[in-house]
Amino acid sequence: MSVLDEILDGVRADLADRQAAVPLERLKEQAAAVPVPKDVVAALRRPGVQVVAEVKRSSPSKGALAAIADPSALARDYAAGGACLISVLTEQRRFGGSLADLAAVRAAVDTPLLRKDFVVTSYQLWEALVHGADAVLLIVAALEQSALVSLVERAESLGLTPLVEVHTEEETQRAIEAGATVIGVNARDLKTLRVDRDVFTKLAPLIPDDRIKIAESGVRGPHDLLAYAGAGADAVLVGESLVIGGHPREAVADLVTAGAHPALRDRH
Ligand SMILES: O=C(O)c1ccccc1NCC(=O)[C@H](O)[C@H](O)COP(=O)(O)O
Repeated sequence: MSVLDEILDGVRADLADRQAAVPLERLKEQAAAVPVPKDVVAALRRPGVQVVAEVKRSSPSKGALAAIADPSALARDYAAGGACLISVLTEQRRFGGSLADLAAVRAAVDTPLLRKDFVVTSYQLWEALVHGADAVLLIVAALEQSALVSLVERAESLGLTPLVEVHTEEETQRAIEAGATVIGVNARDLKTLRVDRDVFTKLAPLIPDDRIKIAESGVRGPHDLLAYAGAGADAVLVGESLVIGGHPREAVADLVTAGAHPALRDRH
């Protein structure tokens, strides 16, 4: 069984527990009281290469990365450093995240938030909304095309911005056909878990210029942001190097400064 399939099995089991505890109708009632999600597309379209900073405790590839006792404190650092979007992993078994993390970060910062999880059903979109997300990750490899299309449409109808993640040419085509405005190319192979930054270089030219291109994974510092920028990235999504480095605000600020170089600000 692939790593992705293993993760999805756990996600479905945990989802069944939450659905039993909180019926969809109850979530919908709660959603009526939350503010309209923020405009993530506008945040990502600011001049220069934008930084999406991730709250990431552990991962299948590396195991434990950082304890992150207070995700809101980390998120405040990310916001102070200039992140345009904060990604909060909510998958529990392999990434050590939770919806409580998402809600805590929502209460701490005004920066738009991405719920980073393995979404397989619209119930998780309602959860994202209720816990303060403005965007949701949809992984093409985890979804049949009809489910992808329907989740993109449902997310948008709720005001959530779908970030549609791809790893291959075929998945890129599927994301485009599903109508995704924001497409993330993840350099981490979901079978081997190895990071190959050239995957972005290969797939970015296939994505039309009216879509936002996010380079995900493997950013160790400004030099990697600049390399992804050279290959056409509008934004980079960074987790590990921010949580293990010990200075998240400064690390984000260094990336933001690199992404704001005049040559990058004026390129569109
Ligand atoms: O990080 C993993 O090991 C992983 C394994 C399987 C599926 C997804 C995985 N990561 C999710 C991500 O997309 C990354 O957390 C994100 O792109 C940040 O990457 P990095 O900066 O390399 O931590």
